[in-house]
Amino acid sequence: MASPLCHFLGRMPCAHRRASYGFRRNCVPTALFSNPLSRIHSMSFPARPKIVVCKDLGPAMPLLTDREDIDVVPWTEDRPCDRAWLLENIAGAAGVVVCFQDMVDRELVNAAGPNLRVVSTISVGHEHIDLRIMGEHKIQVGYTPDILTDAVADSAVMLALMATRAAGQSYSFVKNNEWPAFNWTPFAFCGPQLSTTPFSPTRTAGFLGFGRIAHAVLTRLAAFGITHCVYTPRPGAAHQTTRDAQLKAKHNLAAVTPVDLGTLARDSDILFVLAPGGPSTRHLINEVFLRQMKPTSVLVNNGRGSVVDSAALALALKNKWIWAAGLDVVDEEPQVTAEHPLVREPRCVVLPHIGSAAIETRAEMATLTAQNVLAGVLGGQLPMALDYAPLV
Ligand SMILES: O=CC(=O)O
Repeated sequence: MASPLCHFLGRMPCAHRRASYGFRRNCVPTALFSNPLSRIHSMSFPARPKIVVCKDLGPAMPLLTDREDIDVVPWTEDRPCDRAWLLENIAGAAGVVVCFQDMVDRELVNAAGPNLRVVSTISVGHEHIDLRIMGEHKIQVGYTPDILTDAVADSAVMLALMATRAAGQSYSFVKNNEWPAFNWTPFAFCGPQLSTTPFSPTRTAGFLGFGRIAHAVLTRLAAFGITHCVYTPRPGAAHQTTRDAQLKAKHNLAAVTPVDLGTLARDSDILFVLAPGGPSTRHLINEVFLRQMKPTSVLVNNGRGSVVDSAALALALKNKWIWAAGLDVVDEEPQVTAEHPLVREPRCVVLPHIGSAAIETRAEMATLTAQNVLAGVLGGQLPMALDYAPLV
């Protein structure tokens, strides 16, 4: 019987399934090979390049396994790929498919040896890939931005609503059989309203990380009557005055303002953490930051767990420095048990890193991941390559 996923995919129009990359199933377009540099690369390739696949790409897997000109070595168990297995099997590989759970570091690159040409990650985030080592070895990195923007923005708003309106707490209440004895009172399970009201006519959305996903979140928040937007620009980036004026007009906001970290903490009614992670953003949300936030404010993290100091956030929730938190990512993930201090906080909703987990989006991500690794090992141009030069 076809899986529900295949059923969905079968119903997706082909043009949508192929996104804008112009690939047919099992077919890397010849245009990929038309640039002379690609041909030079392909000349030094082993006859049947090996691709190690750490994540089952579901319906996109045949894009790799149906081909006769490559060897595919998949991790087939239903648990994260064993590091020891990966180190052993990557020897001689030309390409590897990873996710954010698989560290791509010097040890892995050394274990692969000189054939490794491409790392294809099924994620937009690349905190798990050491880009300096990629640069040293001229390894291309494929990733999956854009196609997941809407799904992650949807889930950020879902977390904002869950956190503000005590959805985690009240759902646990029902699951624990406590509803029958519930003495309904007007203020039980209340939280701050996300949308503006005549009594509180202004709302400020704050963004730590103001890229594509943040803009998509802002679009959704406009429907809730958000009035102000503050964000921290990338260090050294020029002020985007025109872009900000356009966003202000488009969403009918009173202001879109670049601010420093302290102002972001003080002004945000709801703070979205959408920074990409890595050493430069590690624990930017710490005790100092959290102590400056409003007691009615809510923090949502859909970016990377490493940006938020979990112990400081648990303290902030316990001491009511902030109202609530909605987290799709946690610094300690996946080692987040029921005993984790944040899971134990009643006003903290924690989801297991599922921001992009919409069937259509994940299917497109899997397809693009397969296309990226294929193009990389066959000497073509990656449909979606990370330009990491400015990041290292
Ligand atoms: O976290 C998920 C991603 O980076 O795509």
